[in-house]
Amino acid sequence: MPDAIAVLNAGSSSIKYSLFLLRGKELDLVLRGQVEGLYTSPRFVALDAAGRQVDAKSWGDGVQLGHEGALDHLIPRVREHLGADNLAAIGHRVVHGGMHFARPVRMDERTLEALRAFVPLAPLHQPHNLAAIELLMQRLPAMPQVACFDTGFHRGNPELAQMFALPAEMHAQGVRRYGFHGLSYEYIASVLPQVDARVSRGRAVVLHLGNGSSMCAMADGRSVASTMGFTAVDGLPMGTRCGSLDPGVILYLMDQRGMDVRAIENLVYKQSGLLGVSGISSDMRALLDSDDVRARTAVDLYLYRIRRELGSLVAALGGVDALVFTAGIGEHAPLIRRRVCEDAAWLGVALDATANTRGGPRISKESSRVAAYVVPTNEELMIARHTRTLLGAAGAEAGADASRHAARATLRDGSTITIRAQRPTDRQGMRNVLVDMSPESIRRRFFAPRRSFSEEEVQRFLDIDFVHHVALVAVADDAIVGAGRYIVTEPGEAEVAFGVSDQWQGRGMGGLLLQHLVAIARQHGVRKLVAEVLHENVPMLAVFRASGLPSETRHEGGVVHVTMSLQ
Ligand SMILES: Nc1ncnc2c1ncn2[C@@H]1O[C@H](COP(=O)(O)OP(=O)(O)O)[C@@H](O)[C@H]1O
Ligand SMILES: CC(=O)OP(=O)(O)O
Ligand SMILES: [Mg+2]
Repeated sequence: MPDAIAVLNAGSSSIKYSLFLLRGKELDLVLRGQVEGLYTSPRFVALDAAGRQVDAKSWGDGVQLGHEGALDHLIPRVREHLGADNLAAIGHRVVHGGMHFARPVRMDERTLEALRAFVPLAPLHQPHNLAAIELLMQRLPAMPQVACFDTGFHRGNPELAQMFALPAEMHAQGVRRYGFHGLSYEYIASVLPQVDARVSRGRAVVLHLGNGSSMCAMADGRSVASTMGFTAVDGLPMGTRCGSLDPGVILYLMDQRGMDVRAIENLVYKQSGLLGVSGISSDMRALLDSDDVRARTAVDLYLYRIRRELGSLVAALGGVDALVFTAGIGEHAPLIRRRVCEDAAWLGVALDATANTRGGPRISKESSRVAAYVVPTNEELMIARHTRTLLGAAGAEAGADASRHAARATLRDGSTITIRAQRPTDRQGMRNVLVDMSPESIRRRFFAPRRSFSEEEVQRFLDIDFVHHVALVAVADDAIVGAGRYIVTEPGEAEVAFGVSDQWQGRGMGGLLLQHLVAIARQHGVRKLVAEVLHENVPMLAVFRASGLPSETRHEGGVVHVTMSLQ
């Protein structure tokens, strides 16, 4: 009777869903499907893990099934499919998390209210994402629901990449570049080590080309810049969205054409992009099949904008090792991939035409200086992983006693670790971590080159009362591979520090340890976490930024003092 996790991705005109069974360390997809055309011609289809159709229904043209009707159709079918298995949680894609929701969160009324503030920032997505959550809160009040954010993966972007050149207070208030499709990029980052280990540690531009399209510059598996901004209307032209636009155009339309906010919203979100330019369709398939010159112009503009944005993202990375294509168009339109790669010949991309027609995974020649790949995305699996991790952490928190904290967690590359309270018997394991750390990692952790640690120093790491000194370890294959701790320095304030074995760095372990420490710290009334980090320790600083906690930084000598608020 395994536990199951259902995943919902509620869009403007469709609800996609997946059902996963938790089998040991694995999340097995057992069912997926969608109800599309919710307000035009609703159609339901369900597929099994092998992609075979197992259920279908059409309501007919003109039927307004709506989101509520679709969920009422889905819930009993999911229950029926589950049989004796227990539905443990529902994970959701929520497009906008703003400044403070970087990590997945367990949903409650208050969080729902807070997320409503972002409806105007993602009018095509957010209202539908939240409507599904709200409806399920009413239908299944005891069911844990977890929201996973499209913005989350980009929250660790360098500060400059997040800034508009607007007055500084606006940035502080959250008027900044967020970036979207983060669950898709996070999934790609998690599988890239298997696709090309060198590229996964290097620099890649990932092209998520679907009905919504964006591109992300990734270094060492982390996002450093992307084409979307404050909202998902920025960047590339899309099915019906215009992408980057001179703000002067909007002023002109308001001032000289008398258009109001709703009319402009409708224009830039629903009437522009491929549909607006072609006047024919928002669907790339229809445009590629058409002989109409307007269809050709729309496709040409789409490609021209990709070419320009690619140059910009490569500049942000200071070079590039690979392009990765994903999402509806990226995965299924060889012609678009061919033209993007031809446009990128100046960067050193040499396309393998046969491999491209076949669909990859590698579509560049062996001799190509910059590699190119097709990697199918899987936002739903990413959501299921996050949901499982969060439930694990919540289960551990319920124990209240931090010395009994233990939870399973999934790293960015999909591998599973255990995060648990450090035990007195961990002396040797802790010593092994120190031995495993390179001189550079030791210097970053202890601010000085060290060869050895005395028994007293090791003992200090082990003197933990789980009130004033809380320490967690990350365990993989029975070995301690990372550790994080906080020590209370004055009432309500504690200092945090982390150490991760070299071969486990760059997979998100620091972020997970922090997430668990924050949960414990909050329960113990800690309101402020302080960290001192060497200026050049960019990955550690990125972990703090990506935590989504409101933070302040102060630079002193070569050290950055980071203060994070837990209130
Ligand atoms: N074989 C194909 N050739 C060209 N474009 C395709 C093909 N299959 C799907 N697409 C495009 O992919 C888009 C959908 O991509 P998808 O990533 O599923 O979008 P979203 O999740 O944003 O709705 C469609 O609008 C269509 O234009
Ligand atoms: C954020 C976004 O544009 O999502 P989608 O591609 O699913 O429309
Ligand atoms: Mg999508």
